[in-house]
Amino acid sequence: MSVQKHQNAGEGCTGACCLRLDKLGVDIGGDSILHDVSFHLHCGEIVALIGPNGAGKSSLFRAILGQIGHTGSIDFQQAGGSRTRPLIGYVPQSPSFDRGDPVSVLDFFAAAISDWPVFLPTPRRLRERVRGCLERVHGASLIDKRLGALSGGELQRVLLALALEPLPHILILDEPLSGVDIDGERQLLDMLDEIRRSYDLSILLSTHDFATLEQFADKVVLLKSSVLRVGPPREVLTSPEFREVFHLDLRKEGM
Ligand SMILES: Nc1ncnc2c1ncn2[C@@H]1O[C@H](COP(=O)(O)OP(=O)(O)OP(=O)(O)O)[C@@H](O)[C@H]1O
Repeated sequence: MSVQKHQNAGEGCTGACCLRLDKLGVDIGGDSILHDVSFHLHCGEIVALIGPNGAGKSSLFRAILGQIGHTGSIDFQQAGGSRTRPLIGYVPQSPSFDRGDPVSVLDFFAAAISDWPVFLPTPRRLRERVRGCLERVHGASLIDKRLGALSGGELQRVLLALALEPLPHILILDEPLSGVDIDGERQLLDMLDEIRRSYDLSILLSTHDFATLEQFADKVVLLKSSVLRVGPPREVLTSPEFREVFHLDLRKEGM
């Protein structure tokens, strides 16, 4: 699938947004989890969603994915102006597999992208398709590994490859950096940058790792039930809202 590129993507809203959230609200069991959540996600942009535990980051993803109901609007506009429902690729928060599980990356992938029965040998054409998907994340060599034997970083790459098939308009990753070591983190961030440049898709991810935000995020959304601050990483990380949410004491830091 080729993704049509927006002409006016970049700072500010020029009317070429991929995804617009306007006054989004989510209630679960009578409790207000999110309210008044508004921000835009542009084509080719990496947006990091940050906030304390329980801020509503995963709930926001679930609302965008259509898994839970919401109030307000989630609007998607393609480069040509059409408003079809976007294709969204999703990488969930660190799923774990039994270390002894005999299922290979090929079996797992083939079952997810085709209806070929897993108990039959995988046809060559399907194997090549899976290899092509894994190549997008430089993971072709993982094809015959057992899922249970993958490292945290390798598993993230396999799940990322799966989320990219078919190529989505928007890629959502729920805490992709948790459980990944420093090298794996660097590789994953480089890969996300390469993916957004190659395919011009928008990436929305949640993270608790603030040290890397300036290196990879175009924009940061600080969430705690509602949006407290949106802006470039440095602006959000030095904002009074950030300090208050994460209980950073200005006096102790001599500022
Ligand atoms: N199915 C549910 N039923 C009841 N409450 C829920 C449900 N899902 C989420 N919540 C509540 O909604 C709030 C937001 O949870 P959510 O998982 O979206 O936060 P989060 O920002 O992703 O947290 P974390 O950083 O810890 O992963 C929490 O108070 C949580 O208990």
